[in-house]
Amino acid sequence: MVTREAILDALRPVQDPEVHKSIVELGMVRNVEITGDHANVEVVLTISGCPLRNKIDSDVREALGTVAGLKSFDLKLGTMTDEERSKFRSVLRGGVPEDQAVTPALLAPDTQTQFVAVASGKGGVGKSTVTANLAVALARQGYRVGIIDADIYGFSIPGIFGIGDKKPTVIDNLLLPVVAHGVKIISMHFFVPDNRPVIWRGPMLGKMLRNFFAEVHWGDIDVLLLDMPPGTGDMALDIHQLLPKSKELIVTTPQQNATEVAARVGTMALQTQHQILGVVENMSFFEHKGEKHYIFGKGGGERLALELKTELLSQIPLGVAQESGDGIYAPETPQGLAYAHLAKTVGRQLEIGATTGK
Ligand SMILES: Nc1ncnc2c1ncn2[C@@H]1O[C@H](COP(=O)(O)OP(=O)(O)OP(=O)(O)O)[C@@H](O)[C@H]1O
Repeated sequence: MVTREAILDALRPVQDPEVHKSIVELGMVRNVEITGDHANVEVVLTISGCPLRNKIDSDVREALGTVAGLKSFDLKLGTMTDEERSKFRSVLRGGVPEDQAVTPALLAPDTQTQFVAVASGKGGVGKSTVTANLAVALARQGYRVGIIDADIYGFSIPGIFGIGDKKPTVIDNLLLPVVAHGVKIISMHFFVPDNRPVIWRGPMLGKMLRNFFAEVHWGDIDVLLLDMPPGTGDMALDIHQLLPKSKELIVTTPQQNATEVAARVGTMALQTQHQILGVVENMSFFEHKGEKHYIFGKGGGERLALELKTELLSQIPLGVAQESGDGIYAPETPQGLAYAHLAKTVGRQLEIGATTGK
């Protein structure tokens, strides 16, 4: 005899494709009615016109097809009521009711997530490019990775990932990060219409940053990289305060003017007791026919590492990114290989295990 339990058991492995949790656990299976060997099943989606409707529909049908003894079924897809949506959000928040002001899970003292702020002294040295490519390299190695594009005035992460006009899905007040190249991304870009300049200062920045933790469903992630604005401004202070355990990666080019200002950023990290993971020297050389040309000079990254009593972790060669026309280097390019090596080193330093064991 077909039972309601058997049907729910079959549906349990079906996940909401966006939040990657069981539709049963999320309360999306509203109704199961069994008459003999026939069942009427009703599944509800968070919003009407859900773009993933077809995927959920086919996954549910496939799962129902596996229930022993079930000869036929009718599947109805509906839309959640406010109450159902509230339950859905509470499951995402780990069972915490919405009206309780809580520390977002990522900011809790026992958080399993490691934070790495990627900083530079001045703009244009490739800090965002390094953040994006390091994140992708970590994801390729099996880590669960997120990026907060905290470079509030010059947000360039979405462009580097080539995510165009894609915006996060919003389930009432909860945002789902946009996923690209296996990395979860939240950027100020998503909230600013028509590329208008951001004119917030001080307290507003801190508030926005907190919202990126409180109102975003990150799920379980191993590493969250923060693409910082260049220099030692308000945002750097906010991050240091909000994420006392965050570590820092300093990006520079080999030129002296870049390393000098980067040294100030590094000194600020040290003064606020933030561990520096190391220095990444970007645009280090141009390789042609096996010969390295040091277009921007030589030794800047090494000097900076010495000054900050840390290590030079990587020297990324000059080269145009090619993967799908965006700013992500394909794994087999010299830059892709350099990022893979950097990701291994960073993973080791953070003492995190790759989730998929790749
Ligand atoms: N290794 C590299 N080889 C060639 N071009 C690079 C390299 N790294 C970065 N670039 C290019 O340099 C430019 C600046 O890079 P990016 O935006 O990452 O810098 P940034 O330091 O984050 O600057 P800002 O803070 O102003 O956004 C981009 O056009 C990027 O494609």
